Amino acid sequence: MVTESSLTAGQLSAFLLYAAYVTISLSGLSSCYSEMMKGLGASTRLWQLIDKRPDIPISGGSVIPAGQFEGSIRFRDLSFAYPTRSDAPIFNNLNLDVPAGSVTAIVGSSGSGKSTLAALLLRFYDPISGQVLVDGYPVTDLDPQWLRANIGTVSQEPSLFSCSIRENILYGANTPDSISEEQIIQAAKEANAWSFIQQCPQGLDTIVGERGVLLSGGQRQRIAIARAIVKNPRILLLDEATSALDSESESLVQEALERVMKDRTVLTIAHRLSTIRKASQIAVLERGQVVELGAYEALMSIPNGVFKKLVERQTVGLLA
Ligand SMILES: Nc1ncnc2c1ncn2[C@@H]1O[C@H](COP(=O)(O)OP(=O)(O)OP(=O)(O)O)[C@@H](O)[C@H]1O
Repeated sequence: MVTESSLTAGQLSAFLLYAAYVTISLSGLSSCYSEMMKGLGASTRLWQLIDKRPDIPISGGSVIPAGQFEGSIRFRDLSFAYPTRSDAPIFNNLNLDVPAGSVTAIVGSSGSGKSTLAALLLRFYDPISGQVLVDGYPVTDLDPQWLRANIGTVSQEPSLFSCSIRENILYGANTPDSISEEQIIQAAKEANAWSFIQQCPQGLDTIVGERGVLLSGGQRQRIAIARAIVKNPRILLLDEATSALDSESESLVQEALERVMKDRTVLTIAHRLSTIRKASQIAVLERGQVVELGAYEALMSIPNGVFKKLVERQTVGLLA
């Protein structure tokens, strides 16, 4: 067309230039379309996630009025299997009464379901059948937020956060703003933590490091006990760690634990003979049921008893 003079060289170059522009723009449009489709897919999944309702509500339900709350616990005909392992039942018609104000130690070999019992009390899972009752109220009727606010947990491998000792003690308190400096100090004293806190460079404002790495194991446990004292729960769940502390630290922790256990309903996942000996009752878990229940001496007097065998097997003091 250029040779026939129906198209000038300028028009040809302009055409080629514009054709290149159009091609580039069209290819940009197609990648834009594919990005848009990817975004649409991702946002659909996001909405599905946002719309998902948890099986166990986060809040809502009844609460036991403060003056009437005694803190008795009852596991009635409890059957349970984890949703991911429905073929492996953990409890099979388990029954256990924990009177208000008593100390009940849960013992059993590893995997017998001690921690699972605590998880059901905190309503992290619902049983397949049977009930968990607090003061006679099924936990399924109670507000999960209220329930968890009234059950203190002292795990001896506690979760500390990378903030100050003060914030770690106040963590979990129902009304942290209403807790005075004096109350925090009093809780730290009762938890046998005050003397080491005073020696820390910034006292209560000392940062404990990621997961409390700047503190020793025994110090972390005593911070957790101070946390429970500040929270002042009616029911206390004690999950003892198997890890050994040196004897001085151990006795400080034990002494503080005895203070925090006073006048509360205590359910302890027990490994230490010291707590088991003093418990009002010991519940021995085996094959998904409580197979023995009673005080230390009574269980030790059962010939060939499960508890007796557990103690004999682990005479060093660790029961599971
Ligand atoms: N989230 C979970 N999903 C599926 N199975 C679980 C889950 N948690 C625990 N289990 C299983 O349930 C059984 C009971 O576990 P649990 O932790 O209650 O036992 P335990 O008596 O506390 O054990 P240990 O003394 O070793 O701490 C074990 O077989 C365990 O593998």
